[in-house]
Amino acid sequence: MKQAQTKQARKEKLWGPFLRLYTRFPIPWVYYLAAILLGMLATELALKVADLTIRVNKGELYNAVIIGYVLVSILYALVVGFQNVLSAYGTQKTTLRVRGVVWRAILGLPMMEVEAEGPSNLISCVTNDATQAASALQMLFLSVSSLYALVRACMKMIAFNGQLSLVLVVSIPLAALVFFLTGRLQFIASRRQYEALNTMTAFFSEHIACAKHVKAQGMEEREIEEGLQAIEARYRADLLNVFFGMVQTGLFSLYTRLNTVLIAVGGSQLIRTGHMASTGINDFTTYSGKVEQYESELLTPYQTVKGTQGSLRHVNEILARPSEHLEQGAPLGPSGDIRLQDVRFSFDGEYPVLRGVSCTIPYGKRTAIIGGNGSGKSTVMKLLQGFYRPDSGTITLNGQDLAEVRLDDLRGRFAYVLQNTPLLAGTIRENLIYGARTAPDEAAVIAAAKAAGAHDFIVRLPYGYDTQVGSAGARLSGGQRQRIAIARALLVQPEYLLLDEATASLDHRTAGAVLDSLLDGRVPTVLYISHNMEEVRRADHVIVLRDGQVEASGTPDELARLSPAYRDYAAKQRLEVPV
Ligand SMILES: Nc1ncnc2c1ncn2[C@@H]1O[C@H](COP(=O)(O)OP(=O)(O)OP(=O)(O)O)[C@@H](O)[C@H]1O
Repeated sequence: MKQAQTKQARKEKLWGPFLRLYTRFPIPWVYYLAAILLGMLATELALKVADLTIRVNKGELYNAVIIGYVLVSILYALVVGFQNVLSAYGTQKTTLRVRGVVWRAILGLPMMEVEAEGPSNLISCVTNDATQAASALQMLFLSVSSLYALVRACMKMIAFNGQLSLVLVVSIPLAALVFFLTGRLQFIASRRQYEALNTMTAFFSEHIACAKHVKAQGMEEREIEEGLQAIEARYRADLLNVFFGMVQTGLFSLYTRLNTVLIAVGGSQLIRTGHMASTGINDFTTYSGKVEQYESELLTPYQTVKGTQGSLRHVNEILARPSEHLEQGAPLGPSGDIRLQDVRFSFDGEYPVLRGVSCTIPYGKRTAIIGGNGSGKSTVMKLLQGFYRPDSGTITLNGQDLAEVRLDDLRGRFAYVLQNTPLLAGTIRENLIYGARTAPDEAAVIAAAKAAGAHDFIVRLPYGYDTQVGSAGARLSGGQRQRIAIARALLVQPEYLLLDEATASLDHRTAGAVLDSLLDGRVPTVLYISHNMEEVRRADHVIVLRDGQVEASGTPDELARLSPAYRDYAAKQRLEVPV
């Protein structure tokens, strides 16, 4: 009983989400329905050709028969060609729409899910898996015309000779076995192929991106070895697919051979007893051949659909996950102090990263967060923007609980610059205005670039602000990319600017100047993480984190007097602090 329920649940898990995928976007019915109708017309024409072939074989070489044969054959070719065009067009439209659905779902995933999945898995959902969904749909529609064709061919065959058709009933169990077995095998093979492709894509995207480090560490040999293992895993999965393909071809060939034998044995008996003309076997085979052809056409969609279920499992899982609701919740009121009250948080539900953090980030002030590596500084910044939710405790902005406010309102108040903020392929100008709520004018763009120390190097480039930055900004130096990222954050005109070691990759001479210009009141509130105590001393308020807890907080002068941890950081950088 329990086993049957599990089986039922497994089936629901495969078919339920698989079919639900097709309810998430408008299916281009017109193309598919037209393709089905043309498929039916093609069947009628093919059967007409079969009739005419039998008449020609009988020696009825009249003009009407020959001309009819030629005309129907040409018409058949045209109809099939047009049917293929329509169904291919429908498939392309479906791919376009599925990709859109998957891309939206990926961008809607909470940050935690995006990090858990990893980029390459998600990339392959949009690039590969969406195509599979479209081809499965095409096959489902085509199977309607294949089924029609099979029924019509069976009718013709039975009408031609019912007794001999009855003989073929014996081979039906074998046909059912071929259908069932090849579907199962295809499902297994496709899932293996999909998993191996994902492993291979993940490996190469990560390691090619790190090629510099691989070379610098002299790890080429080991990486080649591991890459070859990933390639071999895919090779084995492909081989399995080929093997299963051969099993399928073998079984189908066995089935058709069995039919031939049955027709020969049954047919010769009928001829001997005078129930069929001597050319009967040949003529009957014209129709039974059609039946086999349509059976095989019906088998292909079944296999494709089963195979697609294997590779679409991941897409379905992604689509089934709850997405972030940017517009749900209360509108965020005026900006004000941000307060964290006994905030606890862990990424994996086990290891606590924040262990009861309580502190205030005063509005209109400059707050620095300091602490050792892994003490939870960046995690605090991510929690403020609603990338993750605290496991317990509250974060309020001007008294409003962040858990209850609209995410897009909340994120609209912040600009966030990381130590190495990635740029997007495009021009410098496009990168600068990326995310700005209202299109900034040229003067604002230049002012932000100047504040970030970027203007001087930009105007020295041959195309100035219209220079292409390359993929992920690869044509610029790390420091140049970072200055553009800082200018971009300013152009968002945030209420709160979050700088996660944002000036760490700038040269010493300009880092101080850039930070000064960011702290000069351009943005009402600045929260910055820094390991440089010179920079920390410019803050109005400092929070010292240690092992996910607030060790001390206050003005730099207060901390210099009261916090041994703060004095220790300063002493390690040989910085004199007032006592
Ligand atoms: N996406 C993540 N998934 C799982 N654990 C994470 C993730 N991001 C951070 N952590 C863990 O959370 C802890 C705090 O990380 P966090 O980045 O907040 O530290 P930090 O104080 O900013 O450190 P650093 O000064 O090195 O940048 C670390 O132990 C880290 O391993």
